[in-house]
Amino acid sequence: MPMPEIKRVLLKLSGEVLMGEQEYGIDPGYVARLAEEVKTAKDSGLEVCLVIGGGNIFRGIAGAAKGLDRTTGDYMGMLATVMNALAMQNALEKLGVQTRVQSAIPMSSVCEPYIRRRAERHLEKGRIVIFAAGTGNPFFTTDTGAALRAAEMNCDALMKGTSVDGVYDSDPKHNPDATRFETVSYDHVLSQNLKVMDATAVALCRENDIPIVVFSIREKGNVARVLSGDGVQTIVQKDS
Ligand SMILES: Nc1ncnc2c1ncn2[C@@H]1O[C@H](COP(=O)(O)OP(=O)(O)OP(=O)(O)O)[C@@H](O)[C@H]1O
Ligand SMILES: O=c1ccn([C@@H]2O[C@H](COP(=O)(O)O)[C@@H](O)[C@H]2O)c(=O)[nH]1
Repeated sequence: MPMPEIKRVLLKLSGEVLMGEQEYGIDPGYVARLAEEVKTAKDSGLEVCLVIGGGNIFRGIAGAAKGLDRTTGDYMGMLATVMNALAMQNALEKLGVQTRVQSAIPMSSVCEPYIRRRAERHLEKGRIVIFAAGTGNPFFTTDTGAALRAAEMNCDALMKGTSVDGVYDSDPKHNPDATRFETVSYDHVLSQNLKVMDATAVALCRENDIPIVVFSIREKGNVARVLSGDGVQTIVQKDS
């Protein structure tokens, strides 16, 4: 299946992969490796928007399961994504890539607030814009934040780099016989409750006709392979 034509991409990286082989937090060596992947997308001529999850540090729902107020936990999760964004900014700038971090929760001593037109200007100047703090609202995820920013920034695709190499008919981490889709419709993902991405994010992409490309970010060189059409991935799109 050919990749959609992409000029501007929203790349969403799982927070969990920033742990590398650790069980928690940020492995700077691994972040440096991921930064090279992100640079590949930029070097291929794309305008790149970046969103990083927070699952390597904190998820509100996990805090709630242990008695923490859900909204407090969600704000903590959003703050975790800002830490990840700063780590990635640092790694990208070490590679000579110009970046700006924009946070949905204003914190002016740390990074810019999210301002769409300003983000546009950064992209025009060839900078990568890292959107942090998700949507800025509790009860959402960074997948939904990524879908929202992809729609606002008129991205041609949302590429989700995660720990699995696509969308399967059931969770491949629990079912070794699960089968991967080459392409699958938004409607199928939603009706079958396939959990590789949250339903709000998928619905937002469906409404705005933004293809979602799910691929593994764990293998080195995968961003380039996926972009050139030689990769392993699933494309979620409308029924063809
Ligand atoms: N049908 C499915 N196909 C593929 N993966 C699935 C499916 N159902 C559940 N998953 C799980 O979805 C997970 C990927 O989504 P998840 O939202 O957990 O990660 P992420 O968004 O990449 O991480 P983070 O929250 O750290 O940013 C994988 O761990 C995979 O096991
Ligand atoms: O818009 C958002 C985005 C995120 N959160 C909270 O942050 C964590 C980490 O994000 P992941 O997408 O799970 O990596 C998430 O679990 C939420 O607790 C949020 O509240 N709103």
